[in-house]
Amino acid sequence: IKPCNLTGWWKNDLGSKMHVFNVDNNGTFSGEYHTAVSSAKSPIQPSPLVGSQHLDKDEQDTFGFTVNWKKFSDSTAVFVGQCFNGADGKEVLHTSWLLREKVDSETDDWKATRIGRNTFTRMS
Ligand SMILES: O=C(CCCC[C@@H]1SC[C@@H]2NC(=O)N[C@@H]21)Nc1ccc([N+](=O)[O-])cc1
Repeated sequence: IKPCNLTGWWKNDLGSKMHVFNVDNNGTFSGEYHTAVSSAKSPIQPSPLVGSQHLDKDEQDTFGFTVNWKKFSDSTAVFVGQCFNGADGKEVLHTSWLLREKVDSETDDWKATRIGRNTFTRMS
């Protein structure tokens, strides 16, 4: 199966863009996340991401990464997913995410985590 390397630029169904810098030989990577959407008041600056992907036998690997949102929006998102070689030969990342926003009191903890899914394709 064609290996599926995460390095490069990706765009998801929300229009957010992700730039993955090089993946080292432990599968560790870092990068930057440019979200197209936010429920924070002001637009969010590109924020750092760190993650790791499996490198077994150069297969369609699973991965995970964490985004720490900078400025104004004290929150953290974690993504988990898998890279597939789509039928059209293009790579696609199917992910699920949890977004944890900071809440001011413990009594609000119940409403602090959102869940969702995103699909990413490589930006040509
Ligand atoms: O909005 C944010 C941070 C940006 C989250 C973007 C999410 S991550 C999962 C999904 N996939 C994407 O590509 N983009 C979305 N933080 C935030 C928002 C509101 C408040 N608030 O207090 O209202 C606090 C933090």
